[in-house]
Amino acid sequence: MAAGGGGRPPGPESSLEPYVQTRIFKIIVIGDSNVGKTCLTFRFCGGTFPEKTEATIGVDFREKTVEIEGERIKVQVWDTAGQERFRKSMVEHYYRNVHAVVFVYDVTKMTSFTNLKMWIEECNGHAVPPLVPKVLVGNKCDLKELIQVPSSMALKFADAHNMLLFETSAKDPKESQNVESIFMCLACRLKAQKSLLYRDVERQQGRVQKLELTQDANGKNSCPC
Ligand SMILES: Nc1nc2c(ncn2[C@@H]2O[C@H](COP(=O)(O)OP(=O)(O)OP(=O)(O)O)[C@@H](O)[C@H]2O)c(=O)[nH]1
Ligand SMILES: [Mg+2]
Repeated sequence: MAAGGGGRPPGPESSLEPYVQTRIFKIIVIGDSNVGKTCLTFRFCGGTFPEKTEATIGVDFREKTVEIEGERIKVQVWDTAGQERFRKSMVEHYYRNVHAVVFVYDVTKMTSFTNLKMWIEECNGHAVPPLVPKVLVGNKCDLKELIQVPSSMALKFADAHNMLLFETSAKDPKESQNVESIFMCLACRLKAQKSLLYRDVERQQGRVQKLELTQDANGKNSCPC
């Protein structure tokens, strides 16, 4: 809610009301084409499974405002392209100032799991600091009969790379809480990193946000980890 009225620009000096800055966490979602990156980000930000998706070209941005321990935080999700030809001009942008990384594989496709090594190398090659939290997501767990990547193998890989493992399904509505947990877990970890700079888009645009005490539907999340 923008503060306004009164003939002068609103600001802390013109009101006794408390003001907050909104932190934005940039989280990129990386992995082979067709593993379900678009569906996972859609599930988290929109709450549904998209009927039909097409290969992502470049990047699609999705955003969700969450509340963690009383602070409203914008989770800005970068849904990246898995196909080389649709991503090569964008790779630098993906990794610039990234706050957290989600590596996704398809539990029904072993190559998408073995290719994770390549995705991690790409990430490391872009000087992403070791402190940037990373998680591993095995998607399409609803396809139980077709699973190729055993949980034990994925867990070993996750441990070796110091990542948490989430096995889930963007499609199965019963798993939606688990999908939520992936991003909320990262947001909680980032919130705990006090060194992150506050970014305040509204302030840059000449507007100032007032502290809102009302909770929105997205804001009822508590820290899952
Ligand atoms: N059964 C099942 N299918 C899924 C799931 N998630 C995604 N899919 C399907 O997998 C296909 C690819 O999904 P996308 O989300 O477009 O894949 P992507 O990783 O974004 O692919 P790129 O944009 O090319 O990198 C689509 O047909 C989805 O319907 C899931 O959890 N379960
Ligand atoms: Mg996509």
